[in-house]
Amino acid sequence: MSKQYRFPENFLWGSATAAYQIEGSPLADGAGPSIWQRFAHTPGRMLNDDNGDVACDHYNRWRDDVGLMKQLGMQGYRFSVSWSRVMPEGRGRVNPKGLDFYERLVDTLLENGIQPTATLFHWDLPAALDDRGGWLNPDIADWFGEYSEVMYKRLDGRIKRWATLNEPWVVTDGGYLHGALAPGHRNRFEAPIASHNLLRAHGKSVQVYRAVGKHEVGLVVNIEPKYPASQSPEDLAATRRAEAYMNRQYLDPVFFGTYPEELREIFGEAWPEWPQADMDLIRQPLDFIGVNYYTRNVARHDEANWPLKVSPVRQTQHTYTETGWEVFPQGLTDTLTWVKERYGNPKVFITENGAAFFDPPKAERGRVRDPLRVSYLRQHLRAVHKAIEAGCDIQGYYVWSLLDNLEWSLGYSKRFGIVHVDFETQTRTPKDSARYYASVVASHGEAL
Ligand SMILES: OC[C@@H]1[C@@H](O)[C@H](O)[C@@H](O)c2[nH]c(CCc3ccccc3)c[n+]21
Repeated sequence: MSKQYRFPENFLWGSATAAYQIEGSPLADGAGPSIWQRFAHTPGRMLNDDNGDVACDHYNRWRDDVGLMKQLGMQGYRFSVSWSRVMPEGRGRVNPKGLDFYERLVDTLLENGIQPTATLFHWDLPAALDDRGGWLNPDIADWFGEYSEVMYKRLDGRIKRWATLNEPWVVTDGGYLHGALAPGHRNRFEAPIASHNLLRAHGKSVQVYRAVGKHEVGLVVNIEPKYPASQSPEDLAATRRAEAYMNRQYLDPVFFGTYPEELREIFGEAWPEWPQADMDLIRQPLDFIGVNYYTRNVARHDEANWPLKVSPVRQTQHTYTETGWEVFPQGLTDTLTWVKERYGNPKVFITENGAAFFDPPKAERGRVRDPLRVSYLRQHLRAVHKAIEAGCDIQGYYVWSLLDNLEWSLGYSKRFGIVHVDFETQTRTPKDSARYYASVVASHGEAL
């Protein structure tokens, strides 16, 4: 008899996507360009010169995609709003057709018994705001507050759970320190400023929500647990730096109103003194935390690896995904118990978890066999259950992703979907992992 994996009665099972990765039609019906529209059309930035002009054509196929979620028995759907579709210049003028798109999507989700969760910012900053300095301009907290108010006033009540930002760490590390993601800056002095303004904007949005909203608002962070490659003082210090830089840099200010002291050690003269008023703004009480988990990192000291002086150590005993991430489900349990112990057992949703494994560009006779993804999901859902048994307040799980989609600068080369997309025909085909996940949802976890 398999172990009974009982999940809390109200545990929410869903899937997640993001606007620029699935919608296509980035400039349709009055939408303004985002920095990802710009970045994807800048030669050399995107693998195979892929871009989001079409993606999964979700902007036109959204009704069928909701039908797909219904067919799979999804209870929740986490999507993101394209800021520049709703406010083409990022501030001031609202584009009614942009708002209408999200209103129709939300109403149709509700008609199909699917709870919508919206992320207001999933990396696609309006290009017009980037022209004004973007996340480097302190005024962006007010710009984001203005955009948040438009969305909260229009859709709060139908949307009962909002996330302000998706992964401020990735926006900062990818967009401002290493330059692999839009807006493609590589500047040790800019990164802390962008990161701090992201958190200020988050705080402002939460303040706005408390004034006009009646339900829940939270923050989505990526957490990657760090394990020392050895017990040497250098590797232990490197592990602590890596853990502070990725995992504590955002939740500590939100829960404690302070940054980890390792950040000054990492950035040195590039780490400013922050005004107390900013830390008070950031520290708005939240209704939940969204945790995105994919993998762990085994860390060693590496003097040459600027500016963290940490490098990962490949683990030969485990499988790796197509994105080079170790399959390590225990890391999810460790992450969830770490959040519980450090931040006082806040309400947590796993807002992303999934993997890219090789899938063929076309389905074969209506099937896509993805045993590695089935195994990945089974192991990680069991890891979630282990955390729940350890007393963690985990209230839902969103698989990344519903659809194969644009994996940012890696283009369409990495498939994370439980549903296969044939990008030549836009045909959707549920993979074996979709059937498996649907059976888990239908049995409320007992089929794990
Ligand atoms: O890479 C898969 C997904 C993206 O498609 C999502 O848009 C994004 O929210 C997301 N975050 C992570 C983990 C953090 C990370 C992102 C990019 C590169 C390395 C780590 C993985 N993913």
